[in-house]
Amino acid sequence: MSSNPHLVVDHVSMSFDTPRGSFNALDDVHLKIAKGEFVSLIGHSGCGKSTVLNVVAGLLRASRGGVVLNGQEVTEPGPERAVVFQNHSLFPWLTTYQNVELGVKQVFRGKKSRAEMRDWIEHNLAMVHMEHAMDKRPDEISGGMKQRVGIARALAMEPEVLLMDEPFGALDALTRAHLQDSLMEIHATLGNTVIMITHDVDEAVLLSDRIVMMTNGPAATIGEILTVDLERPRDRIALSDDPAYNSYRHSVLEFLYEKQRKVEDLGSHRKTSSKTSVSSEVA
Ligand SMILES: Nc1ncnc2c1ncn2[C@@H]1O[C@H](COP(=O)(O)OP(=O)(O)OP(=O)(O)O)[C@@H](O)[C@H]1O
Repeated sequence: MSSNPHLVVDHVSMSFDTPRGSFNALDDVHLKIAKGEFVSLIGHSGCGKSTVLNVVAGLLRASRGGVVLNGQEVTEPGPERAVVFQNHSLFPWLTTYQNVELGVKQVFRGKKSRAEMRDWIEHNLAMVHMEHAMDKRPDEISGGMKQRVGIARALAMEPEVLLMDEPFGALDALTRAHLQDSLMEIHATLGNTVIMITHDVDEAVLLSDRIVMMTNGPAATIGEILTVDLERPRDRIALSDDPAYNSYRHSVLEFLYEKQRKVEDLGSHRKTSSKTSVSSEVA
């Protein structure tokens, strides 16, 4: 990993116009990310994580500050910054293969031959273990499989930066664990820079080089940044007994539930307790 930041979230503030006046969502979010780094954004619901990600994706323009990638200001979406959302976003009338092909054509039209494109699409589907379902349509495959295809489509565009907004949030725990492992393998192989929003403390510690913890909004900003210095490849079973892993986990939980405790958490605790007790998810 290079020590030069290739991606800078440069003093980003964001206000939204609402019927009740201007709403100040983000205040001076500043973050430098090195090439190949895996960064998670974590914070309570509504603090502004998606807004940060959308500014990096070029889907939103910051009210103040901006995002600089390799020295160039981000002003619009681009294929070098692929986004994976929580709910896949596959086209239902296209097969798995054709959904990935869409992204590949966008980036490699005129640069790869037909045969090369076919090989590349198959290679990326194989990377997420979906080569067996190339001719299936989204309604013929499970939620986890759809999410795999969404990830394959993003990876097939060879993005320098992979932006993931709660990519595994809608999946059951077992499927989520499989996809986390695949993502760690892919990241080790390709070395893309990843920014991932998660509500899952274990997921953040397992996957990240750094965990960026955001304060509650309005005017949310970065509260603390935790560097996760655990050797890779990481094994979830071995780590569950590792004191360093548990200490990182504890630091994030402490930030979220003591330092950034939300008053309304007290009222909503009963609603969310089954979720939090299973996997330490943030409400
Ligand atoms: N287009 C918009 N207009 C007005 N307010 C907005 C808009 N987009 C986001 N907000 C507000 O900005 C704040 C941050 O929203 P954002 O979606 O970034 O939070 P989040 O941390 O990603 O939330 P969650 O974890 O629930 O997905 C929220 O209070 C939200 O209501």
